Amino acid sequence: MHALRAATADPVLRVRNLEVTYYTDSGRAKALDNVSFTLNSGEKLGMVGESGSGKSTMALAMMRMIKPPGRIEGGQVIVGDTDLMSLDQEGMRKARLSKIAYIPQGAMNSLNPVMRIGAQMVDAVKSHLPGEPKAAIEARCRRALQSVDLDASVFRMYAHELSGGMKQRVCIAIGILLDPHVIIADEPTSALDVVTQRQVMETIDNVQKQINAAVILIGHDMGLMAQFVDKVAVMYAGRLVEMSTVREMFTDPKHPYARALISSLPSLENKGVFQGIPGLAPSLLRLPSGCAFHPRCSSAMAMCGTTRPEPRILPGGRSVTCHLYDGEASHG
Ligand SMILES: Nc1ncnc2c1ncn2[C@@H]1O[C@H](COP(=O)(O)OP(=O)(O)OP(=O)(O)O)[C@@H](O)[C@H]1O
Repeated sequence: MHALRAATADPVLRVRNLEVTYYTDSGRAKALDNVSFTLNSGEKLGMVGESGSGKSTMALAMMRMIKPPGRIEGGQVIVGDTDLMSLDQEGMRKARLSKIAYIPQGAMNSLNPVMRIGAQMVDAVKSHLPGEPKAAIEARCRRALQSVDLDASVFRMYAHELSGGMKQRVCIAIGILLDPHVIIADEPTSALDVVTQRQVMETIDNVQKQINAAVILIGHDMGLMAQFVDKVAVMYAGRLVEMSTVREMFTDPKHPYARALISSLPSLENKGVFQGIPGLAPSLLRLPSGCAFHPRCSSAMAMCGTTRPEPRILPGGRSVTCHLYDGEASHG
């Protein structure tokens, strides 16, 4: 484990036209609408957007863990050269943790309280490597603990003996047990104090470098993300409205929603002024016509109320889903 993979510029993850719908009693909610993006090995992507914009749905869909009333309606999630959507149940079970690992929201509170940390880690590996001797599995687990800067003694501890930050690091250690190519961490720092948040982000950064995985960090904290990720993806009402490098996103956001998000970040210059985004996030059951953001958009044009914009790749490679850029881009 942790043999350094060669850094490549080849995409290790290609998400193509991913679609998820929740069939609720009140109607159909398209929680993921034609989402596509790619990530290279070693790249870190921050995924942001208001609550309900589809970030967790995206993670669950990539893991094929969407439960009824939700349904994956289409699309591909290609890791290396395997489309996860084409695997049978057993193939997908094996792919989880070995090709793609998921650290869910609140994972640290889901550790089994009556099982030692080591036993939980061993269990996670066992089903993937049935022929592996116990000693080798245990050694693998101890190495994983070491890579997240936890003492070897944690192997024999129970969850209640650990701090929040330590528990979150255990979850990261479990996520990297089989050297996945892609790691998705859903709000890995929520409910932690700012110092611990930083440490957890640094831990993710370190393990990501060790195994050269592509990492997707889901979160709300743009400021914290900016310090750790390479690219930022902004979700709005189930669509990916912009994806650019972190520098482009912070210095020159293109989508009006991304611009509003960036300008609502507090700064010393506008101290005391809270700049929000007017209006409310729409219900997925009653999305506005055309571009779902148009009722809140200060740059909206007549066509925005009638015609849905499609994702476009701008010169330089960033992707934007907005009619403002219709003239200067190719379809994504
Ligand atoms: N089990 C469900 N049944 C019905 N609708 C659901 C279900 N889960 C999610 N949804 C719908 O999907 C949308 C996206 O939810 P999701 O949890 O992916 O958002 P999110 O961006 O991760 O939010 P948060 O930041 O609050 O975690 C929600 O607005 C909701 O309408």
